[in-house]
Amino acid sequence: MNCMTIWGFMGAGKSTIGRALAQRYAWKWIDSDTEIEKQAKLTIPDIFQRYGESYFRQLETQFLEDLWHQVQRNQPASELLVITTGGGMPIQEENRRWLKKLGISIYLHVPFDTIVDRLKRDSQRPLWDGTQLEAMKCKYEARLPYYRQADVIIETQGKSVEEIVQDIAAAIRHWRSS
Ligand SMILES: Nc1ncnc2c1ncn2[C@@H]1O[C@H](COP(=O)(O)OP(=O)(O)O)[C@@H](O)[C@H]1O
Ligand SMILES: O=C(O)C1=C[C@@H](OP(=O)(O)O)[C@@H](O)[C@H](O)C1
Ligand SMILES: [Mg+2]
Repeated sequence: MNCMTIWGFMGAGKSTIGRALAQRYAWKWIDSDTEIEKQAKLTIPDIFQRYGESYFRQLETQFLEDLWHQVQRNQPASELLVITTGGGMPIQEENRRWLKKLGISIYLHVPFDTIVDRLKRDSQRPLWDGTQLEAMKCKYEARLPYYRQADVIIETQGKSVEEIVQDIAAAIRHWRSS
């Protein structure tokens, strides 16, 4: 099975794009946060509140390891699985290794100001605090070098979901034909 992993900061549109790719091309799609919530039977904010960030990071690594074994058992090479990550997943080196082993990685780049705008009314992201924009910008900038290690970088500013889906489909065509 071929896998594509989608990386990017909170609010970059990863989950939205994953859903749209799955609808448009009938590709399989899995969102790490949704899977972790299902397995833990808790929401992401509850996991953070009860057990803290480092426990959540362990769940992310476990998710990748389990997925890797699942993908190995599932052989149809023609099938494509889209994996949308949580924003912090590619920051840990071990996670990046799993992500790279799984397949092509795609980073959705969004300028910081757009993220601020998109997450204005968000209450589901425990690490986002719209009243602490300096600290948020530091986190964003600290993560950029890791995100830039993805195989493909898509500039998404000013693009609709459909346009980003088209850009990704073109990158995948290129990857499959090479
Ligand atoms: N291309 C886009 N243009 C405008 N808004 C978008 C776009 N992609 C996503 N959004 C919006 O941004 C917010 C965050 O999207 P989401 O998919 O949850 O991001 P992520 O999974 O990267 O955190 C949502 O409200 C979504 O509707
Ligand atoms: O950036 C992060 O560290 C996080 C991003 C979230 O996912 P989204 O990127 O989908 O918001 C979620 O995994 C968790 O709240 C932590
Ligand atoms: Mg998401």
